[in-house]
Amino acid sequence: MAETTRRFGVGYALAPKKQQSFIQDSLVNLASERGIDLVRIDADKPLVEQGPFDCVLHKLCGEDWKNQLEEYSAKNPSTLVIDSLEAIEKLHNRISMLEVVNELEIEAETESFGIPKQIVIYESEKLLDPSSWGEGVEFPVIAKPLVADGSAKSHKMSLVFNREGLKKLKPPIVLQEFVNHGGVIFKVYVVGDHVTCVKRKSLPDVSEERLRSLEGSLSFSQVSNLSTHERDDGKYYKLMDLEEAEMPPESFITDIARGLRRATKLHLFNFDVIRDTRIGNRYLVIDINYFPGYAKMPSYETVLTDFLWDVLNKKETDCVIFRSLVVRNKQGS
Ligand SMILES: O=P(O)(O)O[C@@H]1[C@@H](OP(=O)(O)O)[C@H](OP(=O)(O)O)[C@H](O)[C@H](OP(=O)(O)O)[C@H]1OP(=O)(O)O
Ligand SMILES: Nc1ncnc2c1ncn2[C@@H]1O[C@H](COP(=O)(O)OP(=O)(O)O)[C@@H](O)[C@H]1O
Ligand SMILES: [Mg+2]
Ligand SMILES: [Mg+2]
Repeated sequence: MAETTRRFGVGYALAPKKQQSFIQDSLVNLASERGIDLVRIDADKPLVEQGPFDCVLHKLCGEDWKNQLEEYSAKNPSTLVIDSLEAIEKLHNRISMLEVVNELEIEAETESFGIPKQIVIYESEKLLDPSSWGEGVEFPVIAKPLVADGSAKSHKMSLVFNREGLKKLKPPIVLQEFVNHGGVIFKVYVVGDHVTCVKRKSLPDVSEERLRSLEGSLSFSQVSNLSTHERDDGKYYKLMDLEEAEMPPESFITDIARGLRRATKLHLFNFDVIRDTRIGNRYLVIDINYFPGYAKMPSYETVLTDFLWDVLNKKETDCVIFRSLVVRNKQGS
């Protein structure tokens, strides 16, 4: 009789744009060859009526999805949910998102890391009165919406040069010190224990002259995702050549990634890092994103398939050990 190998079902619940970029034939086929079937979850139908799934991957917003997932987990406690709603929610607020960075303890010989100085402002009066902000946050600042829920609105930012630029902002808003970083940002993709760091173009440095200019602020959205044409239209000036930018030390970045993975309890995320040009070997984490655009990561199909294979087979082994312990206990009693 032919031996049947165990196949695993992984349900995915993703917004249409995300589904299009992430669920490519190359990923589906590779996963299938390794015994993993990727199955679309229909968010318009009750989740409990779909599956059963060994694992659920998800990036959807809203109370309805949250309730559906909680109900499904209660009825199917052995299904792995990647990742937990509670852990993801911490990333939906730009203050709680970066709090974990300050909790990390990493030993490095010459490098250091942290986050830029930042405050959250809820009232317009406070916003327009920089003397009430307390110590530390000085112009130029980046004004970021407090909520980071993936909506277009949550990515709309302003680089604010002076008081004049504050007038256009609407609280609740996070004012984060803009740190000159040579126009290059490092994006660190994490998939379980796998870490990949790539460089992308960022906002150019701000000169003293620019700070004194009459223009109060500059609005932008998702700079590192802009096309070359959009970046070169004069608005973002001439940007530096990415090729020349030196990468941060790999082991240092991997340590931060592993630390963040443990502290956030997340398996699938990326974070943006800049190198402070004033100090040189100081790195600042400015953003953490849940389930980012993995299709842009080199060999994403292999990395994701290996990850799923590992978590599913670990789950299977844990179940076998658990079942044999139950049998042994019953025999013993
Ligand atoms: O769409 P992509 O591939 O550009 O991915 C976006 C990410 O780009 P990145 O992988 O960092 O270059 C993007 O990261 P950045 O904003 O560029 O730091 C976000 O993760 C975005 O998700 P959300 O809108 O914050 O929920 C991600 O958008 P979704 O695909 O989740 O809508
Ligand atoms: N503190 C900062 N100093 C310098 N540049 C920054 C800072 N914060 C953000 N940026 C620039 O703005 C971009 C968008 O900010 P980010 O916090 O990553 O928002 P998003 O969630 O929309 O990606 C970054 O990719 C980077 O180019
Ligand atoms: Mg970002
Ligand atoms: Mg982000």
